[in-house]
Amino acid sequence: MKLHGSMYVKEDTLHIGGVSCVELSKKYSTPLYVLDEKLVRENCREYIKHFKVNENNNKVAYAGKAFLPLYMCKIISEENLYLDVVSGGELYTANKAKFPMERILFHGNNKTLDEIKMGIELGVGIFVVDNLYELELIEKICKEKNKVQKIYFRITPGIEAHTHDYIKTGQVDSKFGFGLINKELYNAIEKLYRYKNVELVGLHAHIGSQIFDVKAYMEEVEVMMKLVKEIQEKYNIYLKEIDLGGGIGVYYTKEDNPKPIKEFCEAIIKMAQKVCERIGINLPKLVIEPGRSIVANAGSTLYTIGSIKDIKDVRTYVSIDGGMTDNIRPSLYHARYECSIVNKMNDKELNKVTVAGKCCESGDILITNTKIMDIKSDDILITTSTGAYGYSMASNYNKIPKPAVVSVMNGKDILICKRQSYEDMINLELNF
Ligand SMILES: Cc1ncc(COP(=O)(O)O)c(C=O)c1O
Ligand SMILES: N[C@@H](CCCC[NH3+])C(=O)O
Repeated sequence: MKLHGSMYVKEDTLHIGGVSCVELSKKYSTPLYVLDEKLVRENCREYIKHFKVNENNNKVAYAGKAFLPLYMCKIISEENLYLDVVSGGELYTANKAKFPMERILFHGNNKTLDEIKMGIELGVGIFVVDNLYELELIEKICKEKNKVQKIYFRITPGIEAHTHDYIKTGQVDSKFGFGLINKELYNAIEKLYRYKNVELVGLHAHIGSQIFDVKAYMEEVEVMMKLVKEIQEKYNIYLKEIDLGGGIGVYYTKEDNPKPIKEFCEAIIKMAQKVCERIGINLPKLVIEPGRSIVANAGSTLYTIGSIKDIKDVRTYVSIDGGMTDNIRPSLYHARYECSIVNKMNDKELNKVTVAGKCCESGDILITNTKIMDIKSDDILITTSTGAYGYSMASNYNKIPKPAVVSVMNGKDILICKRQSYEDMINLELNF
C-alpha cells in the first residue's frame, strides 16, 4: 500500500498527521474517515503556485462535490481558492462556513428556481449557465432585484476523455452545457442583446474526471480559445475568463500514474499561451476546478474486520463494518483501492482476500483479490485515497449511519463531522 502525504509507520503502526490509526479507531470507533489536513493544504498551495494565481490572476476553484463539510470550506477559504458548488445544499454549506460568496462558481445542469434565487440573493460570483431555461430565469430574477449577475456559459466541447463512461462529460452526447454543433451557444449569446441583467465574462467546459492524459485538455484548450476568437469577431464580446473544469487523475492503485500538480498546471498554461499566440488573441484568465486531486489522497477510511469466510480453493471474504454506504465508487465505477492493516504494517502480504462490505448486496465489494498480511477479526483495516467522493456520496442504505470524519495534523486530531446515530437517521421520519 502506498503511503500518501503525512503517513508514516512507527513500530508497525500506521500514523497519519502524527496520530496513530490504532488510537484513532479506539477514540472515534469505526468506520472512520481520516483527513490528512496538511496534504489538503499542500495540494491547494501547489495549485495556487503552479497555476499562477498570483502572477497571472488565474483562479483555482475547488470542486466541492468531492468533499464539502463546513471544515473543508474553511480550509479552502484560508488557502485562497475559489469554490465550485452544484446545488443549494452545497451553497448553503459554503454560506454557513462564511465562505466569501464572490469566490463561488455556481454550477448545475438543472438549477431550480429556488436555487437560482438563493444564489442571486447571496451574491455568488459566477453562475455557470448550462442552458437557455436557466439563462431566462437568472435574467428575470436579476431584473426584479435590479442586479447584474456575472455568468459563464458552459459548453459541451465534443471531446471524448479516456475515463469511465459514467464520469465523462465533454462528449457531444452529454446532458451538460450548450452544444457547439447545433449553434446552441450562439443562440444563447444572441439572447444577451436583450438581456441587460446578466454579464457574460467567460466560458466553461469540463471534459470528465480521473483523466491522466493531458492531450484531452490540449483539445479542450484549442476548442475554447477558438471560441473566444470567434465570439470576439462575430459579436465583439471579449471573454475575460476561460474555465477548463477539473478532472485531473490521482493515484488509487499501482495502475494509476498521475502527473504531479506542478506538471499538470504548467502544461495547461503553456498550451493556452501557445494556442492564443497562434490564433492571435490575448490570453484570457484561466480557471480550473480540481476536486479529486486536492482531497482524494488526503482521505483514508478505517474499518474493523468482522467475519472472515474462507471458501476453500475459491476465495476468502473479509467483511468490514462499512462498505458501499461509505464508498460507493467500487460498485458504481469498478474503482480500485489499496488497503492494509494499521497495526501490522511491516508484516508480509502473503494472503489473497476480497474485502466485502456489510450491505445486503452481492456487489458490495470494496476490493477484489488484494494481497494482505495475516489478519483476524477485530483488526483495523485501512483503505487509502478515499478522500474524494467517499463521504460526499455516502448513503444510508440498509439504514447504516454515515461514519464520522476526523482531521489530523501535527499530532492532533479534531472531529469535523459527527458520526450519524440511528436517531439522526429517523429524525426526518414521522412516527404514526
Ligand atoms: C463541472 C465540474 N467541475 C469540476 C469537477 C471536479 O472534477 P474532479 O474531482 O475530477 O477534479 C467536476 C466533476 O467531475 C465537474 O463536473
Ligand atoms: N463522483 C465521481 C466523479 C464525478 C464527478 C462529478 N462530475 C467519482 O467518484 O469518481
